[in-house]
Amino acid sequence: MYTLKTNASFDSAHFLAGYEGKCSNIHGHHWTVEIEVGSNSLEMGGNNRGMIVDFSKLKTDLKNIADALDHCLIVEIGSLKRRTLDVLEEEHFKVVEVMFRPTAENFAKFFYDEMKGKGYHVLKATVYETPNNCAAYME
Ligand SMILES: Nc1nc2c(c(=O)[nH]1)N=C([C@H](O)[C@H](O)COP(=O)(O)OP(=O)(O)OP(=O)(O)O)CN2
Ligand SMILES: [Zn+2]
Repeated sequence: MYTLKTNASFDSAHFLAGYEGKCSNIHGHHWTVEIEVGSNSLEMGGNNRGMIVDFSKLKTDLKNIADALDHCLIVEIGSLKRRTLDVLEEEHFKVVEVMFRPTAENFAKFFYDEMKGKGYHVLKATVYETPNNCAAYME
């Protein structure tokens, strides 16, 4: 099998609801997402001959997903009062609500699923919260 790997980054704040410790408070990360896709065959002709997919397309598709999470406060749905969300929105802060606890593990599955939804045969999605700490999802 041939594989391709690329990455994208986003800078955001989050907190872990129900967490005992400092991560229950709002704090930020420079998140890095690494995605690996695979294929048993390569394009036979045209611009992409000899490629699984053009790196630039793979990178752009991943970047578009990451950009939606960039420079915002990521909030697990139900973990903040409606009143708090309304006030943040009144102040024009970008808040992105997600259906999951915003851990590196859950983000790894999120990126895996999003890229799969774009038609990629995703082998592995890895999300780094710090250069030393990462979580991965694969099937
Ligand atoms: N398995 C996981 N554990 C933790 C996650 C996670 O996503 N998956 N996330 C957190 C917090 O988001 C936290 O920001 C991580 O903090 P920490 O491990 O303390 O890392 P730091 O580099 O910020 O702290 P140092 O004090 O510099 O080590 C917690 N756990
Ligand atoms: Zn964190």
